Amino acid sequence: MIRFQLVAKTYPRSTRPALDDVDLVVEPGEFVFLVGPSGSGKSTIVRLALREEGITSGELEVAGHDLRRIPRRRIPHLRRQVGTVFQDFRLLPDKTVEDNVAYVLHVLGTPPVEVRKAVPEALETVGLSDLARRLPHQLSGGEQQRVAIARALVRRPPLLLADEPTGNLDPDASLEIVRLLERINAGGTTVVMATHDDRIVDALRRRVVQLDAGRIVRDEATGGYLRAPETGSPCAGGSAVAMPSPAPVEGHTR
Ligand SMILES: Nc1ncnc2c1ncn2[C@@H]1O[C@H](COP(=O)(O)OP(=O)(O)OP(=O)(O)O)[C@@H](O)[C@H]1O
Repeated sequence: MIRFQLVAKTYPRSTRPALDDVDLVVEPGEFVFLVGPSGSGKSTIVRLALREEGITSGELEVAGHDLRRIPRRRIPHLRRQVGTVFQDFRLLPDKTVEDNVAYVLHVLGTPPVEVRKAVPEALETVGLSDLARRLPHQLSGGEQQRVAIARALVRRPPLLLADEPTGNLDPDASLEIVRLLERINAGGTTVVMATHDDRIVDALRRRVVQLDAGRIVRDEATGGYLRAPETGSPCAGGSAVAMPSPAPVEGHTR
């Protein structure tokens, strides 16, 4: 689904690479946390995968597209296959919940009959059917993020990239969001989530890819947020939160 091969990225007018020799393969159906200190390169991985930025060297393939050679006119096609969720929700403030979710379908010229089916399904998936007529400012932060997730899913992308999706949420709302992402993943969608949220990473015990200064320094199948370098044991600060196994989300299996 995602294949970084010896990828380096140096931003214009920057002296040090934001990513250096990154080798990362994410298989279809995986759930992967990207962790690491601020500035370690997590968002750069997301931006490169969306072809918002080009790589400086190496090879990068996302959802079957070779991003080193992708023609400009194919980039919208790539982005339609990749749902995105960000810390700041990025909702249209003057549109209702359902119109926020429908908007992208309208822009793509989706027939109205399909929009009328897809939007309620996406809202049902995120548990917001009852709030479809509200405006974003009438929702809690967690609810706004669920709208953003519904919007990301409404085109049924095989891959979901979430960059700090819980960064603006309190711990309970954060856990709800990540449980939702787990259920979406259990339905077959590949999920990559960049996060600082040690509590969630420690609770879920999913694959953890840790970056430091643009390099991958750890890639563990079922890791916690951080490990002390000398001992290899988990650092203090991660809490054990019981997390039930997710039930798959209907309709998002492929
Ligand atoms: N547009 C840009 N131009 C120049 N340098 C950039 C640009 N964007 C990011 N960088 C640099 O690239 C490095 C990686 O940044 P990136 O945003 O990927 O880190 P991050 O791990 O996502 O950080 P955070 O957790 O704070 O969001 C940092 O040194 C940052 O200053």
